[in-house]
Amino acid sequence: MRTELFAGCSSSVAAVAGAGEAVDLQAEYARSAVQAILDELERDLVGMQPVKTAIREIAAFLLIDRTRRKLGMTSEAPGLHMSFTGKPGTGKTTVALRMASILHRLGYIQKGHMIAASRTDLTGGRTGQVIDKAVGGVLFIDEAYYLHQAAGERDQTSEVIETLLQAMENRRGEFVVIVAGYKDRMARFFDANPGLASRIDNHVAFPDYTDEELFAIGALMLARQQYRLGAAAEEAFRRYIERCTRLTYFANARSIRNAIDEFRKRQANRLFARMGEPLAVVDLMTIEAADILASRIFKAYL
Ligand SMILES: Nc1ncnc2c1ncn2[C@@H]1O[C@H](COP(=O)(O)OP(=O)(O)OP(=O)(O)O)[C@@H](O)[C@H]1O
Repeated sequence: MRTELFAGCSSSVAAVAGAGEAVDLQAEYARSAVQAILDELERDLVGMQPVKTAIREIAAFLLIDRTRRKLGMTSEAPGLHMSFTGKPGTGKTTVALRMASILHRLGYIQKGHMIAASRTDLTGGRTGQVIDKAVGGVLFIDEAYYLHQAAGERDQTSEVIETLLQAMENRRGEFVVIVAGYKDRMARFFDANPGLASRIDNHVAFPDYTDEELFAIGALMLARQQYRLGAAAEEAFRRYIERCTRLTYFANARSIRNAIDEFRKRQANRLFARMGEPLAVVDLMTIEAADILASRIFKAYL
Protein backbone atom coordinates (compact mmCIF):
# COMPACT_ATOMS: atom_id res chain seq x y z
CA MET A 1 0.00 0.00 0.00
CA ARG A 2 2.73 2.44 1.02
CA THR A 3 4.88 1.57 -2.01
CA GLU A 4 1.91 2.29 -4.27
CA LEU A 5 1.43 5.64 -2.64
CA PHE A 6 5.03 6.58 -3.26
CA ALA A 7 5.25 5.06 -6.72
CA GLY A 8 6.83 7.50 -9.12
CA CYS A 9 8.78 9.34 -6.40
CA SER A 10 12.54 8.92 -6.57
CA SER A 11 12.77 8.28 -2.85
CA SER A 12 15.12 5.33 -3.04
CA VAL A 13 18.60 5.67 -1.55
CA ALA A 14 20.18 4.92 -4.91
CA ALA A 15 18.46 7.95 -6.44
CA VAL A 16 20.48 10.33 -4.28
CA ALA A 17 23.72 11.59 -5.77
CA GLY A 18 26.62 10.43 -3.60
CA ALA A 19 24.41 7.78 -2.02
CA GLY A 20 27.41 5.77 -0.91
CA GLU A 21 28.94 8.65 1.04
CA ALA A 22 28.72 8.68 4.79
CA VAL A 23 27.81 11.96 6.42
CA ASP A 24 29.82 13.11 9.40
CA LEU A 25 27.05 14.85 11.29
CA GLN A 26 29.34 15.52 14.22
CA ALA A 27 31.72 17.45 11.95
CA GLU A 28 28.81 19.35 10.37
CA TYR A 29 27.55 20.23 13.82
CA ALA A 30 31.00 21.30 15.04
CA ARG A 31 31.50 23.45 11.93
CA SER A 32 28.23 25.26 12.52
CA ALA A 33 29.30 26.12 16.10
CA VAL A 34 25.63 25.87 17.12
CA GLN A 35 26.61 23.74 20.10
CA ALA A 36 28.33 26.79 21.61
CA ILE A 37 25.07 28.77 21.49
CA LEU A 38 23.06 25.89 22.94
CA ASP A 39 25.64 25.53 25.72
CA GLU A 40 25.46 29.26 26.43
CA LEU A 41 21.67 29.01 26.53
CA GLU A 42 21.98 26.20 29.07
CA ARG A 43 24.56 28.07 31.13
CA ASP A 44 23.13 31.61 31.06
CA LEU A 45 19.43 30.89 31.39
CA VAL A 46 17.96 29.24 34.45
CA GLY A 47 15.16 26.67 33.98
CA MET A 48 13.04 27.01 30.80
CA GLN A 49 13.54 23.34 29.90
CA PRO A 50 10.64 23.22 27.38
CA VAL A 51 12.07 26.28 25.61
CA LYS A 52 15.59 24.86 25.53
CA THR A 53 14.25 21.57 24.16
CA ALA A 54 12.22 23.37 21.47
CA ILE A 55 15.26 25.45 20.39
CA ARG A 56 17.43 22.30 20.31
CA GLU A 57 14.82 20.54 18.14
CA ILE A 58 14.61 23.45 15.71
CA ALA A 59 18.43 23.54 15.52
CA ALA A 60 18.56 19.77 14.88
CA PHE A 61 15.97 20.03 12.10
CA LEU A 62 17.86 22.87 10.43
CA LEU A 63 21.19 21.07 10.71
CA ILE A 64 19.77 17.94 9.07
CA ASP A 65 18.07 20.07 6.40
CA ARG A 66 21.38 21.79 5.64
CA THR A 67 23.21 18.44 5.49
CA ARG A 68 20.59 17.02 3.10
CA ARG A 69 20.92 20.05 0.84
CA LYS A 70 24.70 19.70 0.76
CA LEU A 71 24.17 16.18 -0.58
CA GLY A 72 21.79 17.52 -3.19
CA MET A 73 18.73 15.92 -1.63
CA THR A 74 15.50 17.74 -2.28
CA SER A 75 13.30 19.06 0.46
CA GLU A 76 11.10 22.07 0.86
CA ALA A 77 12.78 25.06 2.47
CA PRO A 78 11.99 24.82 6.17
CA GLY A 79 9.59 27.37 7.61
CA LEU A 80 11.68 29.56 9.85
CA HIS A 81 9.16 32.09 11.15
CA MET A 82 8.29 31.61 14.80
CA SER A 83 5.94 32.58 17.56
CA PHE A 84 7.13 32.88 21.16
CA THR A 85 4.34 32.96 23.70
CA GLY A 86 4.60 33.67 27.39
CA LYS A 87 4.15 36.34 30.01
CA PRO A 88 6.43 39.39 30.25
CA GLY A 89 9.97 38.71 31.42
CA THR A 90 9.96 34.98 30.62
CA GLY A 91 12.98 35.36 28.32
CA LYS A 92 11.38 35.68 24.87
CA THR A 93 13.60 38.56 23.67
CA THR A 94 16.71 36.94 25.08
CA VAL A 95 16.00 33.63 23.32
CA ALA A 96 15.05 35.40 20.06
CA LEU A 97 18.53 36.95 20.04
CA ARG A 98 20.13 33.53 20.48
CA MET A 99 17.86 32.12 17.77
CA ALA A 100 19.14 34.81 15.39
CA SER A 101 22.69 33.55 16.03
CA ILE A 102 21.68 29.92 15.48
CA LEU A 103 19.98 30.75 12.17
CA HIS A 104 23.04 32.73 11.10
CA ARG A 105 25.52 30.01 12.02
CA LEU A 106 23.50 27.46 10.09
CA GLY A 107 23.49 29.78 7.09
CA TYR A 108 19.77 30.55 6.99
CA ILE A 109 20.26 34.29 7.46
CA GLN A 110 23.20 36.37 6.27
CA LYS A 111 23.97 38.62 9.23
CA GLY A 112 22.28 37.21 12.34
CA HIS A 113 21.24 40.51 13.90
CA MET A 114 17.85 41.17 15.45
CA ILE A 115 15.59 44.19 14.99
CA ALA A 116 12.99 44.53 17.73
CA ALA A 117 9.93 46.44 16.58
CA SER A 118 6.77 47.49 18.36
CA ARG A 119 3.49 48.61 16.83
CA THR A 120 4.65 52.25 16.94
CA ASP A 121 7.83 51.41 15.03
CA LEU A 122 5.81 49.75 12.28
CA THR A 123 2.84 52.05 11.75
CA GLY A 124 2.90 55.34 9.85
CA GLY A 125 4.25 53.73 6.69
CA ARG A 126 7.43 52.58 8.36
CA THR A 127 7.01 48.80 7.98
CA GLY A 128 9.07 48.68 4.77
CA GLN A 129 11.99 50.52 6.36
CA VAL A 130 11.94 48.26 9.40
CA ILE A 131 11.89 45.17 7.17
CA ASP A 132 14.84 46.57 5.18
CA LYS A 133 16.78 46.89 8.43
CA ALA A 134 15.86 43.35 9.44
CA VAL A 135 17.00 41.80 6.15
CA GLY A 136 19.78 39.34 6.87
CA GLY A 137 18.47 38.83 10.39
CA VAL A 138 15.43 38.47 12.60
CA LEU A 139 12.50 40.86 12.89
CA PHE A 140 11.19 40.49 16.44
CA ILE A 141 7.70 41.88 16.98
CA ASP A 142 6.81 41.94 20.66
CA GLU A 143 3.13 42.10 21.60
CA ALA A 144 2.32 41.51 17.95
CA TYR A 145 -1.44 41.55 18.64
CA TYR A 146 -1.27 45.32 19.00
CA LEU A 147 -0.99 45.28 15.22
CA HIS A 148 -4.60 44.22 15.22
CA GLN A 149 -6.22 47.24 16.76
CA ALA A 150 -9.48 48.98 17.40
CA ALA A 151 -11.65 49.80 14.40
CA GLY A 152 -10.47 53.41 14.13
CA GLU A 153 -6.88 52.32 13.64
CA ARG A 154 -7.61 49.27 11.58
CA ASP A 155 -6.47 50.78 8.28
CA GLN A 156 -3.02 51.59 9.59
CA THR A 157 -2.47 48.26 11.27
CA SER A 158 -3.88 46.10 8.50
CA GLU A 159 -1.49 47.91 6.17
CA VAL A 160 1.36 46.82 8.45
CA ILE A 161 0.23 43.20 8.36
CA GLU A 162 -0.26 43.29 4.58
CA THR A 163 3.21 44.76 3.99
CA LEU A 164 4.68 42.18 6.34
CA LEU A 165 2.92 39.29 4.60
CA GLN A 166 4.04 40.55 1.19
CA ALA A 167 7.64 40.74 2.38
CA MET A 168 7.43 37.26 3.95
CA GLU A 169 6.31 36.02 0.52
CA ASN A 170 8.47 38.08 -1.85
CA ARG A 171 11.60 38.26 0.24
CA ARG A 172 11.43 34.67 1.43
CA GLY A 173 14.66 33.52 2.99
CA GLU A 174 15.94 37.08 3.45
CA PHE A 175 14.67 37.59 6.98
CA VAL A 176 12.91 35.68 9.73
CA VAL A 177 9.92 36.96 11.69
CA ILE A 178 9.47 36.12 15.35
CA VAL A 179 6.18 37.34 16.83
CA ALA A 180 5.82 37.32 20.60
CA GLY A 181 3.29 37.99 23.33
CA TYR A 182 0.80 36.53 25.77
CA LYS A 183 -0.44 33.08 24.73
CA ASP A 184 -4.19 33.77 24.69
CA ARG A 185 -3.90 37.12 22.92
CA MET A 186 -1.58 35.62 20.32
CA ALA A 187 -4.09 32.81 19.71
CA ARG A 188 -6.82 35.39 19.05
CA PHE A 189 -4.46 37.41 16.86
CA PHE A 190 -3.67 34.32 14.76
CA ASP A 191 -7.38 33.48 14.47
CA ALA A 192 -8.01 36.97 13.14
CA ASN A 193 -5.00 36.83 10.79
CA PRO A 194 -4.93 33.39 9.19
CA GLY A 195 -2.54 34.62 6.48
CA LEU A 196 0.10 35.35 9.07
CA ALA A 197 -0.69 32.28 11.16
CA SER A 198 -0.20 29.98 8.18
CA ARG A 199 3.30 31.34 7.61
CA ILE A 200 4.46 30.66 11.16
CA ASP A 201 5.68 27.11 11.56
CA ASN A 202 7.43 27.12 14.91
CA HIS A 203 5.58 27.78 18.15
CA VAL A 204 7.52 27.98 21.39
CA ALA A 205 5.76 28.42 24.75
CA PHE A 206 7.67 30.14 27.55
CA PRO A 207 6.48 29.00 31.00
CA ASP A 208 6.38 31.16 34.12
CA TYR A 209 9.29 30.69 36.48
CA THR A 210 8.87 28.98 39.82
CA ASP A 211 9.94 30.88 42.95
CA GLU A 212 13.01 28.67 43.15
CA GLU A 213 13.95 29.50 39.55
CA LEU A 214 13.44 33.22 40.22
CA PHE A 215 15.77 32.90 43.19
CA ALA A 216 18.38 31.16 41.03
CA ILE A 217 17.97 33.85 38.32
CA GLY A 218 18.54 36.57 40.94
CA ALA A 219 21.59 34.77 42.33
CA LEU A 220 22.98 34.42 38.80
CA MET A 221 22.40 38.10 38.01
CA LEU A 222 24.13 39.09 41.26
CA ALA A 223 27.08 36.76 40.73
CA ARG A 224 27.59 38.12 37.19
CA GLN A 225 27.98 41.59 38.70
CA GLN A 226 30.22 40.36 41.51
CA TYR A 227 27.66 40.68 44.27
CA ARG A 228 26.64 38.06 46.79
CA LEU A 229 23.80 37.63 49.24
CA GLY A 230 24.71 37.77 52.93
CA ALA A 231 23.53 34.81 55.04
CA ALA A 232 20.27 36.43 56.23
CA ALA A 233 19.72 38.05 52.84
CA GLU A 234 18.95 34.71 51.20
CA GLU A 235 15.86 34.25 53.35
CA ALA A 236 14.88 37.90 52.81
CA PHE A 237 15.21 37.48 49.04
CA ARG A 238 12.97 34.39 49.12
CA ARG A 239 10.35 36.36 51.05
CA TYR A 240 10.72 39.20 48.55
CA ILE A 241 10.07 36.81 45.65
CA GLU A 242 7.03 35.33 47.34
CA ARG A 243 5.48 38.80 47.63
CA CYS A 244 6.69 40.04 44.26
CA THR A 245 5.00 37.22 42.33
CA ARG A 246 1.64 38.29 43.78
CA LEU A 247 1.82 41.80 42.30
CA THR A 248 -0.32 42.49 39.27
CA TYR A 249 2.61 44.06 37.44
CA PHE A 250 4.94 41.15 38.24
CA ALA A 251 7.10 40.45 35.19
CA ASN A 252 9.08 37.27 35.93
CA ALA A 253 12.84 37.62 35.41
CA ARG A 254 12.49 41.33 34.50
CA SER A 255 11.05 42.04 37.99
CA ILE A 256 13.98 40.17 39.49
CA ARG A 257 16.43 42.27 37.46
CA ASN A 258 14.71 45.44 38.70
CA ALA A 259 14.76 44.12 42.27
CA ILE A 260 18.50 43.52 42.06
CA ASP A 261 19.03 47.13 40.90
CA GLU A 262 16.92 48.28 43.83
CA PHE A 263 19.00 46.20 46.31
CA ARG A 264 22.26 47.51 44.84
CA LYS A 265 21.11 51.11 45.31
CA ARG A 266 20.16 50.43 48.93
CA GLN A 267 23.47 48.71 49.58
CA ALA A 268 25.30 51.72 48.10
CA ASN A 269 23.38 54.09 50.37
CA ARG A 270 24.05 51.92 53.41
CA LEU A 271 27.77 51.90 52.63
CA PHE A 272 27.76 55.62 51.84
CA ALA A 273 26.41 56.28 55.32
CA ARG A 274 29.54 54.63 56.70
CA MET A 275 31.74 57.30 55.08
CA GLY A 276 35.06 57.55 56.90
CA GLU A 277 35.11 53.90 57.95
CA PRO A 278 37.32 51.51 55.99
CA LEU A 279 35.35 49.31 53.58
CA ALA A 280 36.38 45.73 52.82
CA VAL A 281 35.89 44.17 49.39
CA VAL A 282 33.37 41.81 50.97
CA ASP A 283 31.33 44.84 52.13
CA LEU A 284 31.22 46.13 48.57
CA MET A 285 30.10 42.73 47.36
CA THR A 286 27.48 41.87 49.94
CA ILE A 287 23.75 42.57 49.77
CA GLU A 288 22.45 42.36 53.32
CA ALA A 289 18.95 41.42 54.45
CA ALA A 290 18.30 45.09 55.35
CA ASP A 291 18.88 46.10 51.68
CA ILE A 292 16.03 43.81 50.73
CA LEU A 293 13.66 44.17 53.66
CA ALA A 294 13.50 47.97 53.25
CA SER A 295 11.62 47.39 49.99
CA ARG A 296 8.17 48.90 49.58
CA ILE A 297 6.95 45.41 48.84
CA PHE A 298 7.03 44.57 52.56
CA LYS A 299 5.03 47.68 53.43
CA ALA A 300 2.31 47.33 50.85
CA TYR A 301 -0.76 45.39 51.91
CA LEU A 302 -0.58 42.16 49.95
N1 LIG B 1 15.86 31.94 32.46
C1 LIG B 1 16.53 33.08 32.69
N2 LIG B 1 17.70 33.05 33.34
C2 LIG B 1 18.39 34.19 33.56
N3 LIG B 1 17.98 35.41 33.16
C3 LIG B 1 16.81 35.50 32.50
C4 LIG B 1 16.03 34.34 32.22
N4 LIG B 1 14.91 34.72 31.57
C5 LIG B 1 14.99 36.05 31.42
N5 LIG B 1 16.12 36.52 31.98
C6 LIG B 1 16.53 37.92 32.03
O1 LIG B 1 15.38 38.69 32.37
C7 LIG B 1 15.29 39.88 31.60
C8 LIG B 1 13.97 39.91 30.85
O2 LIG B 1 13.97 38.91 29.83
P1 LIG B 1 13.42 39.17 28.36
O3 LIG B 1 13.49 40.63 28.01
O4 LIG B 1 14.09 38.22 27.43
O5 LIG B 1 11.90 38.75 28.57
P2 LIG B 1 10.67 38.89 27.56
O6 LIG B 1 9.88 37.63 27.70
O7 LIG B 1 11.15 39.25 26.20
O8 LIG B 1 9.84 40.07 28.18
P3 LIG B 1 8.82 41.08 27.43
O9 LIG B 1 7.82 40.24 26.74
O10 LIG B 1 8.22 41.85 28.56
O11 LIG B 1 9.66 41.91 26.53
C9 LIG B 1 16.53 39.88 30.73
O12 LIG B 1 17.53 40.63 31.38
C10 LIG B 1 16.94 38.42 30.65
O13 LIG B 1 18.30 38.25 30.41
